[in-house]
Amino acid sequence: MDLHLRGITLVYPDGEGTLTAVDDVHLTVPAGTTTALLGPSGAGKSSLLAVAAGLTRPTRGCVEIGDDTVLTPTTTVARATRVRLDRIGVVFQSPQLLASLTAVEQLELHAHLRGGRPAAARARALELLDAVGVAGQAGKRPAQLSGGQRQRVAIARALMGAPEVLLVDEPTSALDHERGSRVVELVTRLTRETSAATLLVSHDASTLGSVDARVRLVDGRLAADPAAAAVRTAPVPAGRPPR
Ligand SMILES: Nc1ncnc2c1ncn2[C@@H]1O[C@H](COP(=O)(O)OP(=O)(O)OP(=O)(O)O)[C@@H](O)[C@H]1O
Repeated sequence: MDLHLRGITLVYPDGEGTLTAVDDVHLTVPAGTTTALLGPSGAGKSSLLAVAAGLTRPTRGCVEIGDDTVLTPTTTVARATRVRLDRIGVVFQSPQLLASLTAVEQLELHAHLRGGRPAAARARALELLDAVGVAGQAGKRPAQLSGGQRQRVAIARALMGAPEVLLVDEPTSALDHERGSRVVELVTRLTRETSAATLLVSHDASTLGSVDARVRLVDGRLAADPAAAAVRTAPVPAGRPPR
């Protein structure tokens, strides 16, 4: 299913006033494709991702998956959590793995939270760890894994629920260029294979050779046309679109 962000605006309280972190963002990510979200520090990238993930309620606008409106300014926390568990996979900037669980157990826990059957969960978890290239590390705890391996486990965990939408925040920030590019390639390949609609936040445009589209946020506003196929190789345009 396609992911649609319709007029997303997020306003934070800021001292006596307010701060508009995301300002009327309209964006569609087609199923089976990866869109990279670029922009300077403080542009609102993580805020937009948090809204798309149902972790923060938008002040205005809504999130749609296919034809379903799933998140709005009035969505309850319980409903947003259910939508995330059922339909959205999230990979955070730091992998956020539980120290006491092995790689395969991290994935099984996710299935347990969703109410899945244990036997099916183990088989699926092992399959996904294999798909992300860490099958040999299934029995290891996070402390025994490299940064790249931890990130791969986090990606596999996000895919456990066969999500329609995959949201990935800065997957390469702790990795060198080579490993960073490989993690982005992995995300784009799995996105195609699972037909997810993937939005990937990145600081590092040099790792994005494999993505399908790039958009840029500047001061909370979208500043590039995501649809142009040519963006794959073209430099990222700067500046604001006309209002
Ligand atoms: N919980 C919050 N309360 C108030 N302001 C916030 C909050 N979270 C973020 N902001 C502000 O919103 C703006 C956007 O922040 P955000 O973290 O979304 O940017 P970003 O593009 O992800 O930045 P970076 O690349 O540095 O992670 C910033 O001005 C930030 O200070």
